[in-house]
Amino acid sequence: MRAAVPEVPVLVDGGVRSGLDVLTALALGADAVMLGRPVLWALASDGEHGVDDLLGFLRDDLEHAMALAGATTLAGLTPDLVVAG
Ligand SMILES: Cc1cc2nc3c(=O)[nH]c(=O)nc-3n(C[C@H](O)[C@H](O)[C@H](O)COP(=O)(O)O)c2cc1C
Repeated sequence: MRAAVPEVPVLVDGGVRSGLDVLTALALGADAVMLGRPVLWALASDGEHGVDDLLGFLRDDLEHAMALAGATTLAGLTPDLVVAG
């Protein structure tokens, strides 16, 4: 699918909750992920600061997941890192 339409951006939306979710989406070819409810929950709990925290935690979690996967760059996130459970 990704290879068939390389000029079309792929956005993964729905259920993204962790850095591992982001890693999985990017490794399988997404250009970006989107967040819905986590942002609303963070906003409700601590306003702008809560959203800032959320994005920081998610970024740290992604970096941690990348380190565990042996990937040092986003470009290094490739489909072979993902194994179907
Ligand atoms: C309160 C709320 C309202 C939403 N309204 C719309 C909408 O009007 N149109 C739409 O396409 N998606 C709507 N969505 C879906 C979000 O755009 C998004 O696809 C979804 O929340 C992403 O999944 P996530 O919440 O698991 O991160 C809504 C989601 C929430 C939580």
